This record gives sequence, C-alpha cells and structure tokens, in this order.
Amino acid sequence: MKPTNQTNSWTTVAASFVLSILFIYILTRRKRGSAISHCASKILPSPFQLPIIGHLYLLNGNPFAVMTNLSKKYGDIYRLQLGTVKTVVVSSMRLIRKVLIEQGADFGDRPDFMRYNILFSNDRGNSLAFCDWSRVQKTRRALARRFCHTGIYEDKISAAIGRSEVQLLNALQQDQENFGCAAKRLKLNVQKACASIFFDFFCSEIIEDWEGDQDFLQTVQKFDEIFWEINQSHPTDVLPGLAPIFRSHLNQVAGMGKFIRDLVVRRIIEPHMERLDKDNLEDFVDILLAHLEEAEPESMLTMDQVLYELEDFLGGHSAVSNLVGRAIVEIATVTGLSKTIYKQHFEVGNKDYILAVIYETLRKTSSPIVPHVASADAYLDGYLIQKGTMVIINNYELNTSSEYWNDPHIFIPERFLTETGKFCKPSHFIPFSNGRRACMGYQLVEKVAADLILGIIKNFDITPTQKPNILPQSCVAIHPDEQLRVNLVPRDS
Ligand code: HEM
Repeated sequence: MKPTNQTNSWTTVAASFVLSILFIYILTRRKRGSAISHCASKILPSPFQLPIIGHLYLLNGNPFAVMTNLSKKYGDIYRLQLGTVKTVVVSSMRLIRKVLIEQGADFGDRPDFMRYNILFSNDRGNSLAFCDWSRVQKTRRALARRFCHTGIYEDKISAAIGRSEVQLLNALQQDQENFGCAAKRLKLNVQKACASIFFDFFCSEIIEDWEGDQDFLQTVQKFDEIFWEINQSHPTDVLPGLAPIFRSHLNQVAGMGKFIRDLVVRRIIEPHMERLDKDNLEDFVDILLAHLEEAEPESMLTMDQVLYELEDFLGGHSAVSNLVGRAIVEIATVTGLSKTIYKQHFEVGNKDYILAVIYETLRKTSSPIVPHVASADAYLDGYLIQKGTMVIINNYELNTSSEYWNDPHIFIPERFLTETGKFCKPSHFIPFSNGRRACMGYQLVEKVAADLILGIIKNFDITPTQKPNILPQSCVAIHPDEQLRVNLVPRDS
C-alpha cells in the first residue's frame, strides 16, 4: 500500500468512484458487525467514526502515516475493513515481533490480490514472495538462501559487480562528454548496472553491450514498471468486483509479467536446460533446474515455480536500483556528504560508513513490510484474528518518530554508527523484516548498493540541482518516469 503521486484525471475519477463505493461498503459492514469482534475474547477496536477524508488519505496519501495516526486513538492493534478484505493493523514492536517471529507460523500467508495472481500466470502460488506459506515455500527458500549468501559466493558476486561497474562508469563518462552532464541518464544507467549484476550472478549471463541488447533494455524497463506496480495499492486489491472497470490496467499488468517470462524462458532457461550438468551446477538457474527432477515429491518444483523463483530474484535488481537512486538523491541534499563518504571510505578506511548511508536511506524512506495474512484462526494479544485476515505491519512510527530517533526528518548516517565508527542497527529497525517470510536478499542489497554508490562517489562528487526530487515515503520505488535530479561533478575537474 503506497502513495501514488502521479495520477491522471481518469484515475482520479475512478478512484473517487471506488472510494464512494468503499465508503458505502464500510458503512454497511458496520451495521452487520464483524466476525472477528464477536468471536474474540477481547473486542478489537476499529475506527468506525473515521470521516471519509481519512479513507481518502488511506488510499491516496501515505497510508502508513494515516494508520499511525489511527493507532494513537485505537491502540497498537486495531481492525479495518478495507473493501472485502478484513484487515488488522499492528504498530508496536512488541506486536510486530509476535506476528513475524513468535507467532510467525500463524501469520505466514500473503494477501490474495488479483494483481498478484495476474502477474504470476494467474496463480500467485508460483511466486516466492506472494505465495502462501507451504512446504514448497520452505524448499524454495532453502534453495535460494545459500545463493543469496554473499560470503559463500563472494568471488562470483564481486566479479559480476566489477564487470558492471566498469560499464557504469563508462556510461557516465560518455554522458559527461556527450551532454556535459554525467547524471543525464543516471537512473537508467544505475538500473542497467544492477540488472547486469543480477543476470551475471544468478544466471551467468554476461550483458556485454548495454546499449545494443534490446532484450536487456526492455527487461530493465519492464522490471522497473513491475516494481512500481507491486509497490502501489490498487482498488481491485480490496474490491475485486471492480475488475471490469480496470480491465485495461490489469491487462497491462498481465502483459508485463508475460514479457519477462518469455524472455527468461528464451534467454535463460532454454540454454541452461541444454547444457545442464547435474554434477557441476554452475549457478542459481542450474540449482533450480536440478530440483525439477528431485525425488522427494514435497520438495520437487514445477517448471512454473522454477521460472518465477528465478524472476523473483532477478527482479530484486529493481529494488536495489531504486534504493541506490534514493540514496543518491539523499546524499545530494546533505551539504558535503558525498565528500564525507569519499573521505570515510577511501581515506580513513571506514568500510561501515557506506552501510550507514544505505540504512539511513531505508529508514528515511520508511521502507514498508509486505502484508502478511493469518493462515489459521489465532489469538494475537488476546484478540481472535480469523484465518484469511490481512495483517498490516505498520513500521512507520518505528522508523520516523522522534521517540525513537533524534531529528528523524534529517538524513544522518552517523546514527547507525558507534563512537568507534562501527555499524550498529537498533533492534526496532527492521527494513528487511524478520522471521519465516523475511527478505532473502538483504546481503545482496548491502553489497551491490554499497559498491555501486562508492563506484560513483570515487569518480564524481554528488551535488544538488535547483529542483531536487521529492520522493514519496513508505515506498522504496521511484516512479518509472521520474529522473534523478542531481549533479555529478567529475572529481578530477
Ligand atoms: C531495497 C531493497 C529491499 C528491501 C527494503 C526489501 C525488503 C523486503 C521486505 C520488507 C520483505 C517482506 C518480509 C515479510 O513479509 O516479512 C521482503 C521479502 C522478500 N525479499 Fe526483499 N527487499 C529488498 C531487496 C531484495 C532483493 C535484492 C532480493 C533478492 C535478490 C529480495 C528477495 C526477497 C524475497 C524472495 C522475499 C520474499 C520472502 C518470502 O515471502 O518468503 N529482496 N523484502
């Protein structure tokens, strides 16, 4: 559930229509009451008196900020009826820990949104990130866990980053010569760098020619569109009956998924199947394909599961490139920060400083956690949460409140460093979540983002433009049409 800044008039009209229906629906539900509340030993509070403007903000502003305000009145756990979806919002670290860890087995499923199904061949169960918890999911996570360990595959990931960084710096220098501005196509160049690292690392597919490889360029663009899409809420998530009105958007979503899928099959899967040597598994694709014929039925993967697991991980590059983009925008806004990063890393030798910059970017973004869903009826803090209830883990206050951080609106990487300069993260800050559905890519994020930002800063000073980007909070994604408005000043000039 993320804010959408860039709506056209059609979507505004449609959204107003949807909200009116939603509001009427909420009122009707109120009269009927809720199954949760009358079964529960304690009655879950619910903001029934919320004026319609509140619901408007919930969908169009920063929903996490709105839900935080509601928690001031209704407490750290309360329920919302979002269209047809029963929802519970939890806000305190104590309850978030219960949902993610202590009672993780009860809250390990994902919402059944129409768009998730459409993206994954009409079955979100194909996706590692949007499926419900299952034995297959355990297998899929186990297969990926080892590969995402940058320590185990240190050489492979370092080689992939090294190759890509050379191309990135060439592209920036080329733009400096051609346009007098190295930042002219910075976002696209960072996206291409991240994508080529991920293709190289996971699939041993080295992209030699960024500009001439049309498949590659289109894939980068489609993944970015998908990343934006899944980071937004959509009326059909909670009111699937509205699908006919949004048919063209839903078809577009299906088209994005299909494009990526066709490319992954043609360019990655088919060549890998032809050369697969089970005694010498070369990369992540080989590991997944070897599992197609695994003897144990519970841990055997279907071709769709293999395909989408691979896509989930390849798509991770969009998360990294958007994060790097955000970090660069933040660095530009703090006077002298680019020089400080250079000094700390390349002169003082403090390798943790850049990590602090990355975590401060995640904090300031207030990077959200994907909603969970109750996989069984379960009691949470004395309230009965029915099976199928969506649980929104609202980390907004934990990330942005002055109760937890000094000057929370200011970008201060040092808050993640001890007095001796060592990286240190408070336990209430969990941008990659925790427990059985926790992010599998955080080590890759740290390594790839750090190396790319340092590669840029080694060669360029990052300074602000007169019109800096204003990026939405509680959403890592940057709109696909938004460019990074910063200057890159060559260090030797
Ligand atoms: C900016 C970077 C990223 C952030 C902030 C981030 C954060 C998250 C969060 C909050 C979740 C949900 C955890 C939960 O529901 O409890 C998640 C899930 C996941 N992430 Fe990331 N992530 C990032 C990048 C990546 C990358 C690069 C990869 C892969 C290479 C990746 C792989 C996954 C997977 C596979 C899941 C689903 C796990 C499951 O549902 O079992 N993530 N991530």
